[in-house]
Amino acid sequence: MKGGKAKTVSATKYNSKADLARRVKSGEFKIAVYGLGHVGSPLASVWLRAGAYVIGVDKSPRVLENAKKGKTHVPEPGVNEAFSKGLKDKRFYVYDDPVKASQNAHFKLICVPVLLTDSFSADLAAVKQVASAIGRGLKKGDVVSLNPSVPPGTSEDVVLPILEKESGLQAEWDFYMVYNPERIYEGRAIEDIEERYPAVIAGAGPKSLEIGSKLYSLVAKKGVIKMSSMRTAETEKLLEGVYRDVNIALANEMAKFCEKVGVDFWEAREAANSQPFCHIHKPGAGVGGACIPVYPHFVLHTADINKVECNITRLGRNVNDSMPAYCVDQAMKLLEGASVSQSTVTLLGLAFRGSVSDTRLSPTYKIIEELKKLKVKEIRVHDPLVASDPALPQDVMLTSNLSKAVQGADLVMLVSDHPEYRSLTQRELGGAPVYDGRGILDGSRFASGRFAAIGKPR
Ligand SMILES: NC(=O)c1ccc[n+]([C@@H]2O[C@H](COP(=O)([O-])OP(=O)(O)OC[C@H]3O[C@@H](n4cnc5c(N)ncnc54)[C@H](O)[C@@H]3O)[C@@H](O)[C@H]2O)c1
Ligand SMILES: CC(=O)N[C@@H]1[C@@H](OP(=O)(O)OP(=O)(O)OC[C@H]2O[C@@H](n3ccc(=O)[nH]c3=O)[C@H](O)[C@@H]2O)O[C@H](CO)[C@@H](O)[C@@H]1O
Repeated sequence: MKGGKAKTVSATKYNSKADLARRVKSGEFKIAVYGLGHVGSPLASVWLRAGAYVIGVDKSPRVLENAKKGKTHVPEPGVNEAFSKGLKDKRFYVYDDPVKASQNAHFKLICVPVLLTDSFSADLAAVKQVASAIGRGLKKGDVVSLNPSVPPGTSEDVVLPILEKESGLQAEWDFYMVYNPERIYEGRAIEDIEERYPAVIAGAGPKSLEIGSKLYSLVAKKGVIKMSSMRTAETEKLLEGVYRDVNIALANEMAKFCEKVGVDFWEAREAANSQPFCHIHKPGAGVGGACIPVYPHFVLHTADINKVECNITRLGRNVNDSMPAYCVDQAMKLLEGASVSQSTVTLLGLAFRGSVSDTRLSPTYKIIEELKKLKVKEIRVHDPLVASDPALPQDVMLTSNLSKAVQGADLVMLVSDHPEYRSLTQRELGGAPVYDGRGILDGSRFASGRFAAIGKPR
């Protein structure tokens, strides 16, 4: 018997999925979600929609205040409704005390962010803090789930030891731990969890895997993919992210190649992708968001420690990181000798991609930095979904009013692929020359010599 401890709780205590579902719906098996952000809010909602009793925990007073009113700052369809119904049914509680939440809940989901430190390693501070609080409130029979994308080994080598140390309990014998990488696409998160993807689950051991799989299969209609180890499940998610980053880098490289050899990349791409094994991604003014620019660094950092070369991953990151500067360079050519220091440049889009209001690691910030290096006179940013942003330099105007944004501008650069930008014409953009950094505008609507787009020959 591991550690000489008696086996006190069996995962098979919850004999069947039906028994577990009954306990979840009766409130006997409460769920605590730590971090009510882009991942935690939809996850809490999914459990509320399944009839569960849910405790939402966050460190931000604003997030907690909103949640108590049945609201979220995350514009995700269905979340406000799920929170409001949960409050009305007295099945949704909001806590600022993470230890108390752990004491009162049986299934705890860690949904706090894991971003990068200044040295490009994973910043696990929030995960460690939450794991420690959960450990202090952990009881026999509880289940803990880690959900953010993390470097391989984080669950086993970082989170599990904290839980065991703080609780004095032992995984697999006293409590259970699973890793479940969240795979949602912002804007359709609830649908992704409930309908679209199977949940990927790994356990600290077979009992954890068994109870974790039963739990997640209560909300994921596509069922679960059981993995042999938490390390493999952690790596699975990084593969998804690295695949996307490297493929975007390939698209960026080929777009630049096409521009130089006088070929329309977009036309070539469409034909190439009619071959079922070819999935050329889209080139663009940069790769942003809390996921795709971050996960390759988890791989690269771990690769460095283990002395493995991951050249393609590194190169892909570098190519994508160079795109904001490349696009500024291309856009500047449209000024045709006009004084850069006398020019006003309007950027369309602050969100890291179209249809979202999330600005984390948005390429727009890097474009602003490049324009500032060139000492342009004025920078304006338009976004239909982002109303304010304290991270923008004070002298950069942000507006959701397009005419105000483009009035008197000397150059317009489209950075985010918001759908409302697609049909814009030169007149609606104030007559200024336009650089399309996402290749979504119809070039035939613009005067020749006053329009350029990524992947289009000049
Ligand atoms: N955003 C996505 O689309 C997405 C998709 C899949 C996976 N992920 C993964 O999920 C992780 C979480 O991302 P997110 O987008 O939900 O982040 P987020 O910033 O939207 O939300 C995180 C929440 O956690 C809270 N928080 C931070 N530290 C805390 C602490 N110590 N205690 C309690 N609450 C704390 C914050 O106040 C915030 O409300 C990411 O790092 C990523 O690995 C994100
Ligand atoms: C494989 C995949 O779909 N993963 C998703 C991804 O979601 P996301 O919300 O980060 O969005 P993406 O679409 O990946 O965009 C990221 C950046 O790349 C730019 N881009 C994109 C495609 C392209 O062809 N050319 C580009 O230049 C785009 O403008 C933006 O800046 O990560 C989530 C967290 O892990 C996942 O859960 C989610 O499944």
